[in-house]
Amino acid sequence: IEFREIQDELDKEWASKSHNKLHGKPQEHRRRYPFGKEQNPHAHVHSRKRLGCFAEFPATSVNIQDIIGAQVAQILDDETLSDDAREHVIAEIALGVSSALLSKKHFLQEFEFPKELCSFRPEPVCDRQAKYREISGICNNLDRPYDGSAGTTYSRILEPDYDDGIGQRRSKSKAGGLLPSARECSLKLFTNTTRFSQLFTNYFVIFGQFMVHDATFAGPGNDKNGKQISCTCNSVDSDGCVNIAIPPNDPFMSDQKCMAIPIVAEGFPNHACSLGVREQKNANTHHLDMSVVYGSSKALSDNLREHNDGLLRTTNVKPLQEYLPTLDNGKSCGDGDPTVKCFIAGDGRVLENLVLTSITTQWVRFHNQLARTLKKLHADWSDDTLFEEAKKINVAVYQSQVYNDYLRVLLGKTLWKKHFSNDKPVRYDPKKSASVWTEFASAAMRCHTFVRSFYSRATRDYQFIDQKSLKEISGRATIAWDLANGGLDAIMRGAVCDFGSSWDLSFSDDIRHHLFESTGNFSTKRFDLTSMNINRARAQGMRGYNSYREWCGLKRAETFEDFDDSIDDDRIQQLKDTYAYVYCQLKAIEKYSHRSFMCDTIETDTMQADPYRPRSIDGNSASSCKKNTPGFDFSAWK
Ligand code: HEM
Repeated sequence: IEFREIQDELDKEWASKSHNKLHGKPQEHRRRYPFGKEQNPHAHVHSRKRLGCFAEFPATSVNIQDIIGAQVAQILDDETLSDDAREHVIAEIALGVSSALLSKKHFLQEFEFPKELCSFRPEPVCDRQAKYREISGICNNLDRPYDGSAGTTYSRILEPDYDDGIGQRRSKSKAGGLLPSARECSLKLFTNTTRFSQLFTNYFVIFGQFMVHDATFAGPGNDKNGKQISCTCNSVDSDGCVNIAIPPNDPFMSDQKCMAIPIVAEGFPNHACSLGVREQKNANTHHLDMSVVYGSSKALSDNLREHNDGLLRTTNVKPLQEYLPTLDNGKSCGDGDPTVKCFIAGDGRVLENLVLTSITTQWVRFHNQLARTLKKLHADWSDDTLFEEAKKINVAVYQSQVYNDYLRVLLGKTLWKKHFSNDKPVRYDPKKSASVWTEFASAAMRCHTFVRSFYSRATRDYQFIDQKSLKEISGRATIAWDLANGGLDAIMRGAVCDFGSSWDLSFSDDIRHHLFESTGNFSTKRFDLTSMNINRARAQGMRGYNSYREWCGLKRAETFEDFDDSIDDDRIQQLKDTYAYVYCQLKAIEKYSHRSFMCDTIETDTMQADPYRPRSIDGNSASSCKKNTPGFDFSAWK
């Protein structure tokens, strides 16, 4: 049977089940967003005090260096602390001091930690003649050596909005009420009515994930002992956890109280150890330099290399079919079967799904093909030269594929042409920061709506073999080692035939209700990726949707109806329902009339319509407080 026929059948079946009501308006009807606009000058940081060790610290005329110096010096002297732990503790102190000095915001921005206190991160000396890039990304930009390097913080489009103005997860709506739990939002706003897109393959989808993993890894934070924070449902935000509460009537998760989630590692905004609000740290280099294949640290990169002929380490399955190297510590990635070893690569998420593993494997294979050919051309080149030259070509081919092929499909031809066409080639601009925007990593680029539930395998001549569920290919390598059925190559052949799931409000149940279920790797049983995305944005101080409307040139919405310039009516209703109580609270406050207030708060039988104006004015006569005087509507507070 032709593979495509099966695919068509499956797609028709899904299409008949789905109804497209929730699909957004076509792109042409949406307003165009200005590209690269300046930061919103009206964005501001709220100034509420954070209670911490420096809360009582007077905000004026203090020699801050003296005060923090003693504490930090002690931390620097403590040889038992790892660099990460030290950075964490100093960041905490910086946050504490920031909170105390919040009213002196200009001071915070100008203040720099004394150099000796930042000695854990020495100023690098860049070799201006260096021919190859550092694996950590340091010195890519010779004028700003740390720019875009691994372990530096994300940048932001808009200033953050934390509950305490410093670093606490945003939990309140602008009307003042508590935001609904991210899981409630997910349950109310999203569906599982999968529609496939005829415009892109599943390979396109997972290549996106590969590219994203190259550019950003917001890894978990460490505690003060330098150990990765681990959270349970008893953990609170001050433990470094940003758990998501699960409503008791949850249709899929009622047997667990929460999703336990550690915060993202925090760091200094500009590596000069300046004070400021909480910023998150990218563990990978921000550049498109294949961190996923080569790693973001010298130690990992060295571990991934053969150290012979410029090659990367591989596991040879059969001639010309190289797999990633495996962990030789006896750990199984096949439900306890010791023969199913775990793969290692430049990024720890490589086994997130086997299509991702396959794509990573492809680029390792290509590196080795390049190195072998270069060796034939230049028999005298050393291992290092062969490695660096092969890496350079590999990364360049990959970058070309991202800009010329991937972005063309992601953005659509029109938008792509506008920004990336040949008459306006994109050129490196050393003045622009290479660091990834937090808005990109924690919101915009989280293309999880594209993710399918089932993944096909195909033979060499593209005959359909079977489909595996996301669960079967996620966090497990078993299918990769099913060599009789083509191993990883069968999965890649399936991925170029499978359609991706379309961009809409539908998410696969496997990621919305069953993520990581049965892996047993986490303290809570299962996760919902869509609510994790909402929660991350809140935890990382991303401002609400309205602020980004303004940044995009749209009017700030005052009512839900104002969203109708960019959101369909049925969606607006859903948003209203989800955030209903906040909305209803606001409405109740607005509805409570001044006249009712007067009747409720003084002993009187009558009151004029507008108490600010005399009763003698036409139309403002007094009437009985017992008639037409609705009391305050408490229903939204129940
Ligand atoms: C099987 C498919 C996928 C799974 C199971 C998956 C799962 C995850 C998980 C668990 C996270 C971490 C969430 C958090 O802690 O906040 C994450 C983050 C993310 N995902 Fe996915 N993902 C998938 C596919 C994709 C695709 C196709 C894209 C984009 C094309 C994407 C983009 C992102 C981005 C940008 C992040 C944030 C990364 C960071 O900054 O660390 N993901 N994903």
